[in-house]
Amino acid sequence: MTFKTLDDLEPGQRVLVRLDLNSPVEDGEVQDNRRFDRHAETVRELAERGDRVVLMAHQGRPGGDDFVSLDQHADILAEHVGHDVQFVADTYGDEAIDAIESLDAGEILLLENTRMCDEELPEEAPEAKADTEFVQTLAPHFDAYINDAYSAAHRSHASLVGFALALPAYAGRVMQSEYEANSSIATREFDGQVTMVVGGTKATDVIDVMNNLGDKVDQFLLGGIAGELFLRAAGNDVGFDLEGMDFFDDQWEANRETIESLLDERGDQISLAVDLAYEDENDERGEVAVSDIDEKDRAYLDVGTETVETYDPVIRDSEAVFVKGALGLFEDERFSVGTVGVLRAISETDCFSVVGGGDTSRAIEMYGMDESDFGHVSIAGGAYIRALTGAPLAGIEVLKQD
Ligand SMILES: Nc1ncnc2c1ncn2[C@@H]1O[C@H](COP(=O)(O)OP(=O)(O)OP(=O)(O)O)[C@@H](O)[C@H]1O
Ligand SMILES: O=C(O)[C@H](O)COP(=O)(O)O
Repeated sequence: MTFKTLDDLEPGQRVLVRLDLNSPVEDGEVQDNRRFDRHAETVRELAERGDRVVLMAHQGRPGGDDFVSLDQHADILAEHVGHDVQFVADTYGDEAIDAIESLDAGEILLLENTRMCDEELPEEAPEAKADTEFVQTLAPHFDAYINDAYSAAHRSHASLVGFALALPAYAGRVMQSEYEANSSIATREFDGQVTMVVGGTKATDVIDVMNNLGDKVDQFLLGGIAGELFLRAAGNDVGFDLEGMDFFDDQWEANRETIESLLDERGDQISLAVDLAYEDENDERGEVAVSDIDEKDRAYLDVGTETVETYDPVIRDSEAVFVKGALGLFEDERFSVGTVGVLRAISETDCFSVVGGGDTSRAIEMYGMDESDFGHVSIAGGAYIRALTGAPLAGIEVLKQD
C-alpha cells in the first residue's frame, strides 16, 4: 500500500474526513444506497476510537435537480453508523467552525454539501486547491485529513486534493479496499485466465477500457450497448438507433475505428452475443439468433440464453473476473437473464472478482445474490473505469505524498 491508513494514525484526533455520499435523489428524497453502508464503517471506527469526526461530502452539481443539502444524508448515515450524526448547514463559515469546535471526543458532524462552496468545483492543481480560503480556513481546526471518497477521487476538487496538502493525509477504509481491488487488474499478476464482462450503456467508457487492457485481459464477454456496437462492426444489422433511441449512433461514430481495430487485432479475445432478446407482441421475452437478424426492427434488451450458456464456462474457468456494465436491461426481470447469469456464475466460483458500476452492482441484491460471494463490489463509477485502465486518480496521488 502506497499511502498511510488509519492504522498509522493515533486515536483521539480531530479528523476531517471526505466521504462520497453522492446518491440518487427522487422527488427531493435522497435514496439510501451502498455508499452509506460502506462509509459508515470508517466513520464508526473513528468515533469509537475517540476521534472528533467532521465529515465532508458532495451531492449533485449546481444547477441539477439532485443538487441538494446534506441534511437528509446525515440522518441516513446515522442509521448505518448506529450513532448520532450532527449536521450544520454551512461549509466553512462561522457556523461550521462553531459546530466543529463544539464537538466532543467520539462525536460526528457532517458539514454542508461541499459543492455549495464556490472554491470546491473548478478542477485545478492540488496546490491551487490547497491555497483556497475554504481549505485555509478549515485546515487549522484539524490534526489530520482522511480521504475515504475513492469514488470521487478522479476529481481534482478542493475537498479531495486541497486538504491533503494542508494536513497530514490518510486513506480511510473504503479508499483502501476500493483502491486495492480496482487497481488489481492493472497492477496484479494472475496465474490463470482473466475475464472482463463488458456491457451497460456507456459504450465509449468501456471500449476505452478494452482498448487499454488488451494485454491484461484474456477474454472480454460483451453485452449491452457496447456488445451491439461490436456486433454491428462484425457485419450484423444491429447496433444503431431506431426512432426515439439515442444509445447507438453517436457512440458508433465516436468509437467505430477503435471497435474495428479491436476486432481486427484482438478478435479472438472478444466474445460477442450469439442471440439477443426483445419484447415480443405479447409483451413477453422473445429471442432471436444474431445470424437470423437481417433487419433491425426492434430494440434488443438483453443477450440471449445461448449466449449466457457460452459465457458461463468462460467465467467458471477464470482466475479473475471483472465486471463493468450490465448485459441487458436487468431492472426488468424479463431482460435480466444475461446480467444475472454471469453474476451468478461468478458468485458460484471461487475466482477473484470485482463488480463495478453503481447500476450493475444493484443487480446483486435485486436478484437475491449475496455480496459476500463476490471478491469486491465497487461503489465507484468513473473512478472504477479509470482505475481499471491504470490511470492515476488525483485524490489518491496526493495521498501518496509525504
Ligand atoms: N440492451 C440494453 N438496452 C438498454 N439498457 C441496457 C441494455 N443493456 C444494459 N442496459 C442498462 O445499462 C445499465 C448499466 O449500465 P451503465 O453503463 O450505467 O453501467 P454501470 O457501470 O453499472 O453504472 P455507473 O457507471 O453509472 O455507475 C443498466 O441500468 C441496464 O439497464
Ligand atoms: O457519484 C459519483 O460518481 C462521484 O461522486 C462523482 O460525482 P461527479 O461525477 O458529479 O463528479
